[in-house]
Amino acid sequence: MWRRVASLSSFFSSSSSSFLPQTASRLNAWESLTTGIAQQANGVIVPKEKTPFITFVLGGPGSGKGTQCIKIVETFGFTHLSAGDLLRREIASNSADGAMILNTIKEGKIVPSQVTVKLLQKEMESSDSNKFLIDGFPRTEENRVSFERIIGVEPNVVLFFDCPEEEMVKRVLNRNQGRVDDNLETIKTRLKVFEALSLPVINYYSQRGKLYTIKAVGAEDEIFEQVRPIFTAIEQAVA
Ligand SMILES: Nc1ncnc2c1ncn2[C@@H]1O[C@H](COP(=O)(O)OP(=O)(O)OP(=O)(O)O)[C@@H](O)[C@H]1O
Ligand SMILES: Nc1ccn([C@@H]2O[C@H](COP(=O)(O)O)[C@@H](O)[C@H]2O)c(=O)n1
Ligand SMILES: [Mg+2]
Repeated sequence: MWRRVASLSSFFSSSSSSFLPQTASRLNAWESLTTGIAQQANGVIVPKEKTPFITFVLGGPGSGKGTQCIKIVETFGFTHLSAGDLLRREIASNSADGAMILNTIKEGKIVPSQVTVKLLQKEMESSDSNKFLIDGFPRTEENRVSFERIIGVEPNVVLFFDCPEEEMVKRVLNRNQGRVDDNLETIKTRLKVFEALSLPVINYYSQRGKLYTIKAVGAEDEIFEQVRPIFTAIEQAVA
């Protein structure tokens, strides 16, 4: 049985993005908390015992998604699933899809949705956690639709780390983690892919009233101070 919670809208103020034509909407807690993973059992759809709370974490390459997810995990105890990390783990494990994933990442393009969603599904199903930060996903409309079809759930909240391109390029080129896609040529493609394929997804969630835009410039701790009240309000609402 789903349960109703008080509206969270009073906790939030609208925020706008330099990328987005419209201002971000407020969290619709009622809608957010009444969506859930459904499992098929003997042909009958039954809700999973506990509905997970899902936050999608979006933003361009180098916008600071991973950095802020670490802080959210430390402060609010979410389980962090980075789609990029799961794909890199597939490459490292020499799986059947490894070579295809490596080539796609090197080119800065998007891995077929079914592959990425299956990796996310495996992690979510094997986790004891009930609250997930899904970082770097969905990158495309195809990603989004695939997640909804395979997992059977929509996100409760979507964060968008909005960062100017020149800052993202600077951060990625300074990252120094040996990533095959942290070079100028691949970054150019990743930025084009972000603008052409990911921004429409961000717009979609803005229209659905689920988007929170974070101005992702400045010190990491200052940026986290924009993130903190969102999760504080979520904690209060679901307590
Ligand atoms: N506010 C910040 N100011 C300066 N540098 C930052 C800031 N936040 C993160 N960084 C640095 O920028 C680089 C990119 O950050 P991070 O890996 O978190 O980005 P990302 O959005 O996860 O990128 P990608 O999509 O490529 O995985 C890292 O080296 C990180 O330490
Ligand atoms: N949904 C996704 C997420 C990532 N990729 C590929 O991985 C690369 C690195 O992702 P990061 O989130 O770690 O930046 C990305 O550029 C894509 O090639 C993907 O295909 N689909
Ligand atoms: Mg990252």
